[in-house]
Amino acid sequence: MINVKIKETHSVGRTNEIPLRSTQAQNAAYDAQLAGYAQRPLAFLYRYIRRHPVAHGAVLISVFAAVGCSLASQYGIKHLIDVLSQGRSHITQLWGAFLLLAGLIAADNLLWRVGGWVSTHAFVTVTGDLRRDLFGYLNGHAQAWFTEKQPGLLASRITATSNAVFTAENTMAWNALPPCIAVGGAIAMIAAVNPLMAGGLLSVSAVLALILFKLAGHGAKHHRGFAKEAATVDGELVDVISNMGLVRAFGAITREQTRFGAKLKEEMRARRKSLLHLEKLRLFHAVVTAFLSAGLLGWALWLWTRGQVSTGDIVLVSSLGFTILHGTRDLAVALVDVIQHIARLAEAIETLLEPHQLPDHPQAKKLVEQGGRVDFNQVSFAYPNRARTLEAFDLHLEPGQRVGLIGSSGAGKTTVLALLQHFYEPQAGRILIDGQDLSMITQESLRQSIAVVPQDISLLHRTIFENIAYGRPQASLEEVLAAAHEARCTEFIEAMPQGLDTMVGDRGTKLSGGQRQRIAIARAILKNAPILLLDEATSALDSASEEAIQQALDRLMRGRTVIAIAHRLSTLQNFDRIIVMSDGKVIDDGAPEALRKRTGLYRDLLMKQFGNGVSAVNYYDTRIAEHAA
Ligand SMILES: Nc1ncnc2c1ncn2[C@@H]1O[C@H](COP(=O)(O)OP(=O)(O)OP(=O)(O)O)[C@@H](O)[C@H]1O
Repeated sequence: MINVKIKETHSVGRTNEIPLRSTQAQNAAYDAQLAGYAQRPLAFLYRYIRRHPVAHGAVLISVFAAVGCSLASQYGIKHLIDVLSQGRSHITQLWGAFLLLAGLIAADNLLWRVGGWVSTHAFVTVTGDLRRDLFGYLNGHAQAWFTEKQPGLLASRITATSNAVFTAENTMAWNALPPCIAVGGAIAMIAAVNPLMAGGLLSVSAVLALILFKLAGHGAKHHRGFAKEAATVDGELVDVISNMGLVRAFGAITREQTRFGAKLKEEMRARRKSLLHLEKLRLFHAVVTAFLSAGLLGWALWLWTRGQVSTGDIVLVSSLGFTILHGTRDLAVALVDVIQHIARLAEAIETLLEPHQLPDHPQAKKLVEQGGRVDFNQVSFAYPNRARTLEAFDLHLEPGQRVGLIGSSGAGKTTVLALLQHFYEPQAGRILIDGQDLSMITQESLRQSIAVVPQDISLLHRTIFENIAYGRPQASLEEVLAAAHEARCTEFIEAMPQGLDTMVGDRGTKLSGGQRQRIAIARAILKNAPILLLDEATSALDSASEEAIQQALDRLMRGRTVIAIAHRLSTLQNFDRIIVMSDGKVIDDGAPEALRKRTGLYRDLLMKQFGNGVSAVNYYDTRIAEHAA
């Protein structure tokens, strides 16, 4: 076994990728369902609440019961006072009243805790379910969609939805529901003492709640505005932090601080607007409550002077009256808070649940691999709002053929690879793999049949082991090590402090460009797909490693259909064909030996790279002879 430092516990299959949903068709249906919620935040929230009816029901019941006990304990106080005012001869009734009151207070406190305890399960589960779904949906967006969005902004929105839903659920359960029940119960109890007073209070509370709710609705635009600005700030932060090297290289720290300061200012302004709106509502309610409380107490006292109510009734009415008035305030404030959080949820899901731009065709089938034949038939393609990149592009590759793509910068080489991976849909023409139209095969099966070694190597912020095993999560440890060995990774992995368990840093920044490239090659080796796309796969290697990697790539390419973009022509020496592209068209096509013998871009490039045509030709003859040997 290769001598690399590695934890005994490595098991690729267990560490990665538990499929979130089972089949492609189910995925599509599920995603379509989710997309339907983009404009319906309340329905979206309810979708997750109803998945846990027992837990949510238990929270609801405990809140109802707790508020009921709390209201009843106010009646218990009145009862105690009335018994007390009957004198010392009613000792048994006195202790009975005491026990009733003590029992109600105990039940009140206990029931809140029961609700709180169940909610830690129910509410947290909802935030998990929701983020899992949003992440799953996000994965279905076309590659082009991601190029238009800042990663930080998307991450922030997913977090925002979870925070908003968690806070909204908590506010509903602990701040909106209790005053709602309390107000209803208190009015019913006052009705027992004085129906007229209860009627008056009911009307005043209803009008007050309605006014507050209406006013709160006007604040939604401020809350949404704040949510948008907050997401923008997060996006900026992630963008700058992930490009910190660039910022420093250009001495732009002060510039970035100023820019960030300006964004923060916008966000703070939006936040203040949102909060000020809430404060105005609270002020309005406070003034109204003060007048109403005084009025209610005065009315009760007036009734007492006329002998129409008892002392206990005065206590009951005033305490219930305050419950009602404060209840309407709490209810209104809580509802305003909920509205604010729902506005954040609405803003986030509107972006995240945008319709998928490139969903699989409903009748899409899995790709049936038959060797890896590739056909571009008269393909025309333009990026959104751009001029044509490919124009009636034709390319036909036999299974197992190796083709090098060359051409000036911007000729469309990378676009060809992107189209073959179905990152975009061509405007005209067809692309086929083994005779199957790309638009009719599932994107997941397509990508399983293609291995890519890109120019801009993406590594996840995980260990070297996990990054290599990404090519095939179910591979055994030996297979991972063999791939690492073939891609000439062993030497540098051995030199790492934790061997295969070394973290590669954000996007692989703790590794050199060449090391990153070799890991990407190992990953592709492990994937063992019939079609291989190489985009400048050896660009970051020194000539010693290039030689070694070239051999590894040669082995990797054997028996596969290969399309390689290479600016260094030496890497294409053993290829079957070279395609020369210019302005989105094929302008020359032939074996390397044939192309170097005729005038054209390939020969020009050879001359540029090797000083003159003769030395280039000699170089190639030597290399071909070496290879044959
Ligand atoms: N995501 C994109 N959105 C819009 N335009 C794009 C996008 N990617 C590439 N282009 C444009 O398409 C054209 C072809 O780009 P492409 O990357 O395919 O060229 P290339 O031949 O691979 O170039 P290079 O050798 O410099 O990598 C260029 O004009 C480029 O600006």
